[in-house]
Amino acid sequence: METARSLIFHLVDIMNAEPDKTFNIAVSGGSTPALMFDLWANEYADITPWKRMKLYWVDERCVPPEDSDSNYGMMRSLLLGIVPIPYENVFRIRGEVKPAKEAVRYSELVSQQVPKKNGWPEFDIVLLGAGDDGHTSSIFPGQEALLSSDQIYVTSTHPRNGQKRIAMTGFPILTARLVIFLITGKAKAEVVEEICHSGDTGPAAYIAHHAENVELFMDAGAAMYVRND
Ligand SMILES: O=C1O[C@H](COP(=O)(O)O)[C@@H](O)[C@H](O)[C@H]1O
Repeated sequence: METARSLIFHLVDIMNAEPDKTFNIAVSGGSTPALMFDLWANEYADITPWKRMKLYWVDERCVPPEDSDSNYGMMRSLLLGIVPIPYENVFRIRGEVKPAKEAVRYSELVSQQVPKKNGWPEFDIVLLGAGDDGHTSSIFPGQEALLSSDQIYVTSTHPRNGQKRIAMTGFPILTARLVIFLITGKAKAEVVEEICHSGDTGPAAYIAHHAENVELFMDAGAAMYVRND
């Protein structure tokens, strides 16, 4: 809870530091940010400049928004349906349509909406999670080739359950002004250990090591193997 709270304050501070700017922010899904979205809607809606936020997704599971697996659906029910963010500032990935077509459509949309740096969209903030297998976005260990794709979004497949995904690739993540990982719980301690102390052992570690500007928000459980050396 305190990790989520700190991250909300941090995001609000970042936006307050540039009061005339609208921020292009790409968010992740999964279970970790759910607590943060809930807290944001219930305790910090009043201090947040919603009208200066444009929201995009890092990745989506290829299911309709009503499905409990939908990253957009989760954020809509916990946050977006409650706070006064303009409808036209929310750019969801359509998990219910053909994945390959949607990856192309969403890449074009992002390409038009987000200013470019070195030919890639430069998000102001990319908020990432990490799976206990070391995946980030929806790029799983063994799918590292997707990190160097020349597309902004690609389709991927969950290696255990075969679920189709749409995933932001490596270059747009690495190009972001700020990449923030939110990682909580002991189950993620080994992934955090790899991020902090190993080589590029998986997609999350690769991004953490190569992004221009990276921050890690972790709780004590996730940070249990982090050393000060
Ligand atoms: O499947 C996904 O997994 C990661 C991590 O999710 P979590 O449930 O372990 O917090 C997430 O970052 C990604 O957006 C999501 O689609």
